[in-house]
Amino acid sequence: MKKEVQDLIDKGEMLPLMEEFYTIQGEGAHTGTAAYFIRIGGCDVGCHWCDVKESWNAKLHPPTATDTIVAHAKAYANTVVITGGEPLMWSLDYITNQLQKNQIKTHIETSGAYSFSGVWDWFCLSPKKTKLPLAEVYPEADELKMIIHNNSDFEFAEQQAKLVSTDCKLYLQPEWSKRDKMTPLIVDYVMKNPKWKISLQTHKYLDIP
Ligand SMILES: C[S@@+](CC[C@H](N)C(=O)[O-])C[C@H]1O[C@@H](n2cnc3c(N)ncnc32)[C@H](O)[C@@H]1O
Ligand SMILES: Nc1nc2[nH]cc(C(=O)O)c2c(=O)[nH]1
Ligand code: SF4
Ligand SMILES: [Mg+2]
Repeated sequence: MKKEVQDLIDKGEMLPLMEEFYTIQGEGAHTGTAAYFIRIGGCDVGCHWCDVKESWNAKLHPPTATDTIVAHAKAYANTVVITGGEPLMWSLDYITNQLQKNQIKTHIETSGAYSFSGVWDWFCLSPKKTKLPLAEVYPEADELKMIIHNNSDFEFAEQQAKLVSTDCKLYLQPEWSKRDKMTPLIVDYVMKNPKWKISLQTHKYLDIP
C-alpha cells in the first residue's frame, strides 16, 4: 500500500469499507430503529460461527475516504452504526467527530478486542472467548451482547457481565445457526435471571440487510 494511503488510514481519514447500507437495527437495545450501517473490513478474532466472514481480510476492502462515507450517511439517517469486521482495529476518532458535527448519533458494534477510539452515543460490546475485550473497553459499554452458541456460553456471559458498569444493559443473543436449540434455553434463562434480556437478530427474520 502507498505510504500516503497508509498515513490517511492511520489518521482515520480513510477506512477499508466493505459495505454501507440503510436498514433497521436488528439487534439489542435499538432494535427496530432506522440506521445507516457502515461495515469496515478486517477482523482476526476468528469466531467460527461469524456471519460476515467475508469481512475478515481487510485487503479485500478498498480504502475509502471517510468524508465520503459521512456524506453518504448524512443523506439517509440521523443514526449510524459502525460495525465490521472489527471496527476498533481502526482509528475511529475522525469519523465519529465528523458524524457528530453533522448531528448524527454514533453507535458501534464491537468485540472490544482492540484499543478504544471514537466518541460514541451508544457502545455495544460483544465479547468473544478467542480474543477477550481489553480492560479499557468494558467501562465504555452501554450494552453487553453475549452470543449463545452452546451451554457453556451462559457461564461466559455471567463472567463478562461482572466486568461492565452497573447500568450496562445485558443481552443474550442466540447464535443464528443454533437458534432452534438455544432460543428456548435463553428464554428459560432470562425468566430465571431477569437482569438479562433476549436479543434476536430480527433483520434475519425480516429478511432485510
Ligand atoms: C459481525 S459482528 C461485527 C462487529 C464485531 N466484530 C463484533 O463481533 O461485535 C456484529 C454482531 O453480530 C454478532 N454475530 C456475529 N455472528 C453471529 C451469529 N452467527 N449469530 C448471532 N450473532 C452473531 C456479533 O457478536 C456482533 O454482536
Ligand atoms: N439490520 C442489521 N442489524 C444489525 N445489528 C448489528 C449488525 C452487525 O452486523 O453488526 C446488523 C446487521 O448486519 N444488520
Ligand atoms: S469478532 Fe465479530 S466480525 Fe470478528 S469473527 Fe467475531 S463476530 Fe465476526
Ligand atoms: Mg450482522
